Amino acid sequence: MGTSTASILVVDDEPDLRTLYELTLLREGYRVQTAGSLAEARAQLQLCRFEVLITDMRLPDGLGMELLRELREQRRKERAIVMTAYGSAENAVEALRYGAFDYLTKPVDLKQFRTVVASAAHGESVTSAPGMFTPSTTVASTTGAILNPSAALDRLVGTSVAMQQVKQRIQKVAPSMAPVLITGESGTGKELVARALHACSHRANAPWVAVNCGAIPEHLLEAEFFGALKGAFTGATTDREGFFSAARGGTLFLDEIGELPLSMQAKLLRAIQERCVRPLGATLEEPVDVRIVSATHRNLAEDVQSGRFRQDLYYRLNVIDIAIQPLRERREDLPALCTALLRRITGEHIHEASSLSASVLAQLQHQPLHGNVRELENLLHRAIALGEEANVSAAPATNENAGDSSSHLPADALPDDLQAWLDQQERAILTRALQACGYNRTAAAARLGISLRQIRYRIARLNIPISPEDIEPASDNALYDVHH
Ligand SMILES: Nc1ncnc2c1ncn2[C@@H]1O[C@H](COP(=O)(O)OP(=O)(O)OP(=O)(O)O)[C@@H](O)[C@H]1O
Repeated sequence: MGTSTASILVVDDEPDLRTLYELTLLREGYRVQTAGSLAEARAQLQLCRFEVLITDMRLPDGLGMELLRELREQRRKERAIVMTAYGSAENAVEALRYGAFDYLTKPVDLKQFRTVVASAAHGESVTSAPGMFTPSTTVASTTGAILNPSAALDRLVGTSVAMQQVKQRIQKVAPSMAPVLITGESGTGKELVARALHACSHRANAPWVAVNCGAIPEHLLEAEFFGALKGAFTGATTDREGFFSAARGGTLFLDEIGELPLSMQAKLLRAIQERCVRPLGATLEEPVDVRIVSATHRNLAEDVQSGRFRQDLYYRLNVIDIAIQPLRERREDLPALCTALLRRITGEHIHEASSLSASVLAQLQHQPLHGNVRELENLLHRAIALGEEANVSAAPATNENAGDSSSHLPADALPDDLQAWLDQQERAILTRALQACGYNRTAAAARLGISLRQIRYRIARLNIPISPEDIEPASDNALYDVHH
């Protein structure tokens, strides 16, 4: 940061420490002013604007937190870094809740000090425009998608009060370094929220690294998180960069955090507290500047009670929580979600517009939708696939019983849609055969006297669930009425 001209106010009542911080910052090229009490700090803040405020927690005339509150009330843009006594995690958490950009524990490690200040000062320069967004800011995520802040928020479809609150919270907490824990049932959009947090933060141009904690074998966790030098363990044939290093300057998204084993929880806690990691096989620790966003569908507070999750880590990760309601509790979002998802599925350029009939929407309103938006997305996917292939808007069955009522036509009756009726028959037979053969497609094909290729084709065409878990409740029938 040698060329930085950000201006910084340092508030500490110990003259020696004040001088130490001042010299360190001047050497980094910042402009620095100091104050020894709340009153002095207030006077300075009245006179000038700063990019960063660094304050001790305990001052002779009150708590540093009061300055934070005043900055917030006055809607000032200074990013605050609070210095708290070692071991007082409560203070750090409290400071972050009060809107501090970050915190440092005393005795302050100067290397860490420089990293944290650089991050705060840099953030200010990226989002120097009034408000927290620079619409031109883009982020290259690990999947290569380019998102700007408003696009990232727009991807979260829904106008329910609950969804609006989530979006407001994202905008409010995005600029801080404070860890965020996103909770919600599977498929409610936790990853979308995490991405929006990143896109709305000053880290948007830095890496976004998303990790599914439940998908990594336990014995590889440490190397994956912290990296490993060549030869650190059998199979480590090259240096391997860990998630923390890969996310340097950006956001590390820890999905399914509740799945981390206890031993790894301890190591993660240490990395978060110390802000440095030591790759396997390395002797030196590396400082890391990473914002941690985690997500879980589990009730972590309960896991803490039962001893499955460390309380201290929970405390660190859950400084700010964003809870996403299940879709069934915000059904007013359904119409907009259906429209947006249909558009996403069909691609706006392929079809003019896709919409659902009122009757299908009404049916959706009564679905349990335990799989939330992901389930809705799957339902619509199938509807589109069937609509395009068979050019029908009739409902295919989704489980073994489905379609049975219409398949029992009186002998002299005629179906009013032959193709749909035949599909239902075929579907019911295939489902029965699959069930009878334990969902082994080869066996089911042999039983029905057709080839594996043929059964595969038919399963795909009729969109038949091929494992027991895929089967949805009978009430899901008749949802496939999509109009192109
Ligand atoms: N509000 C929303 N607007 C538009 N799409 C959404 C919304 N919520 C979720 N989705 C979509 O639903 C799917 C599931 O979302 P996502 O993966 O973010 O859920 P999740 O809560 O992280 O799920 P899991 O816990 O299973 O990992 C994605 O395709 C996502 O784009």
